[in-house]
Amino acid sequence: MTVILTPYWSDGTQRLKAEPQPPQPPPRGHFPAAYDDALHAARCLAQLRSKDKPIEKYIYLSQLKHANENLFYRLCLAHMAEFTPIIYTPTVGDACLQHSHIFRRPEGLYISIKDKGKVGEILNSWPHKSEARISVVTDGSRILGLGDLGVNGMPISIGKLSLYIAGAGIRPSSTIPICLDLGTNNQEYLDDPLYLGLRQSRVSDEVMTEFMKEFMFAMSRAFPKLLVQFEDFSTEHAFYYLDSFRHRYPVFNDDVQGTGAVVLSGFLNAAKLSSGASGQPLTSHRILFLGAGSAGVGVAMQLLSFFKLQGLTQEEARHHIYLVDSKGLIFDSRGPMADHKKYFSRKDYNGPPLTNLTEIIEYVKPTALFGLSTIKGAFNQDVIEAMAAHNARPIIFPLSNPVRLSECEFDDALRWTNGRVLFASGSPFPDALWEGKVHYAGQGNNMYIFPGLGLGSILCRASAVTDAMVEASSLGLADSLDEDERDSELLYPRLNRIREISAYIAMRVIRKAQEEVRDPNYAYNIEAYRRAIQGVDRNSALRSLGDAQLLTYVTSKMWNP
Ligand SMILES: O=C([O-])CC(=O)C(=O)O
Ligand SMILES: [Mg+2]
Repeated sequence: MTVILTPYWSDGTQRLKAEPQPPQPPPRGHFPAAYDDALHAARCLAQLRSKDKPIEKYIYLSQLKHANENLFYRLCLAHMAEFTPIIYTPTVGDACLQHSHIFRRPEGLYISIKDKGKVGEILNSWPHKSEARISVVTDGSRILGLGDLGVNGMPISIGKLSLYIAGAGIRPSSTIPICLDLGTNNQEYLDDPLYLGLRQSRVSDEVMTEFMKEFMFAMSRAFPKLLVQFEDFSTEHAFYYLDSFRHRYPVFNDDVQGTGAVVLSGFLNAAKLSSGASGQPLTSHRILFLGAGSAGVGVAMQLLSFFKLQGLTQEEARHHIYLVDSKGLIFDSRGPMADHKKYFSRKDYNGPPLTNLTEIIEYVKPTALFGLSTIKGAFNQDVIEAMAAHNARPIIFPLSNPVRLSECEFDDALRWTNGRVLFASGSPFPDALWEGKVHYAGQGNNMYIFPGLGLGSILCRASAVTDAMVEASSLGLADSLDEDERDSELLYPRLNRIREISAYIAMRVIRKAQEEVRDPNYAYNIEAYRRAIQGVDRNSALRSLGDAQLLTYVTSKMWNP
C-alpha cells in the first residue's frame, strides 16, 4: 500500500487516501532522433514569444514548469527581465483574478477553515516534508492592490516561490506555496460556479486567530526547518499576525517588511542623488506617503532607519515622515484612527483637514513622494509639478501593484519634471527616452529582498527574522549597485544579476543574525532558543569565515537547474 496524495482541495473533503499506486501508463511517444536540449529551450522560448496575451504566456509557462522544471528555471534565469513580469507582477495579478477559470492542476497546498483541528495531519501529507525550508502563505484577503480574492490568491504564493527558486537558488522541493481558505467577501466569486474556494464569507477575527494559532504551531511541528513568509493578508491582519508570531516562529511579512526594505534601499540611493543635486544634507529629506495600509505604514517604519543611519534619534526621524490616507493628511486632532496609523500621526498640525494632495505638498514640501494607495493616477500633473517646483531632483515612487493601479506612469513623471525625476515603481515600466537620453524606471518591488532575506535566514537557521536582519537585507541591496548601474543613475541593480544580489544580501543577513544571536534577547522563548541552538554548530563554522568566503559558501548552497 502506498499513500497517494489526492491533493489539496479546499473544501475539506478527503485528502489522504491509502490506495494502491495505479499502474503507470506506457509512454505515449519517444523523442525524435535529432532532439536536442538546447534546441528545445529555443523552441520553448519561441512558443512563449508567439503568444500575444500576457495571461496566455503565464499559462504556457505554468505548464512548462510542470512538464520540465529544469528547463523552465534555466530559461527563467537566462531571461529574467522577460520572465519576471509574466510569472510575477503584473501578470500574476491577472492569473489570480482568473485562477478558478484557468486552473489546470493543483500546485501547492490549500488549507481551509473546515480543516480546523486536523491541520497537522494535512501538513504531514506533504510529499517532500523533510526538505521543506520556505513557505509563502496567503489568505487571499488583499492580493496586490486587487482586494479580497479568496483562494484565487494562490498564484501569488506560487509566483513568489518561483522567484525564490530562480532568484535565490532555493531547491524547488524545499518550497511550499500555501493558500488559506477562510472564506471570501468577494461576492462575484461567491456567485461564480467555477470558483475553487469555500462558498462562505470570511470567518470572524476570533475564529481566524484560533485557526492561525493551530496552523503556525502545526507548521513548526511538521517542518522544523521552515521559514514562513506571510503574503497579502489584509492590513490589520498583516500587522497583527506578524506581531503575534514573530517572536515564536521564524516568520516575516513580505508586504510590511520586504516592501519596507526594498523602498529603504532605493531611497538610500535616490536620496544621495537628490542631495547631490540640491546641496542639502541627507537629514533634510521629508517623505510624504499616500496610502496608510500595511505596505504604507510598513515602509514608513522601515524608512525611519534612513534617518537613524544619519544619526537622528527615532523620535527625530519620525518628524520627517508624513502619512496621507483617504481622508487626507493624518494628524492627531483629526479624530479617531486605526492603531497602525497612530505612530505617524502629526502632532504639529492642528488646522482644518488637508485633503488635496497638491495642497499637502505645498504644506509639507516633501523631497520624496511615495504611493501605496492603489489609486491609479493619484500622482497627476499638478501633484508631480508641485514636487518638481521645489526639488532639483524630486523622488517619486508610485509603488502600487499591479501596473494598472500605479499612481503615475514613468513617461508622465519624466515629462512633468523635465527628466529630473528619480523614479521607482512597484511594477515594471519600460525604459524611456527623454531628450536623447535613456532613463530607467527602478522597480521598488520586494522581489529584490525576499529571496536573499529568506536564503540567509534559512542558511543560518535563524529562529527569528529580526528587524536588524531586515535592515541588513536593505543595506545589502543598496550596496549592490555596480559601477555601470551607478553611472546610469539606477536605484536598483539590473534584474539579470538577481542571483549575485541575493547571495550578497543573504551574506549580510547571516552576518547580522550572528550578531543578534549573541544578544540574550534573541532567545525570545524556550522554543526559539531550542531552534537557535540547532543552528549553533553550523553558525560557529560560518562565523569563522570571512565575508568573501561566506559569500562563496552561500553561492555554493544555491540550487542550479
Ligand atoms: O507582489 C508584488 O509584486 C509586491 C507585493 O508584495 C504586493 O504588491 O503585495
Ligand atoms: Mg504582497
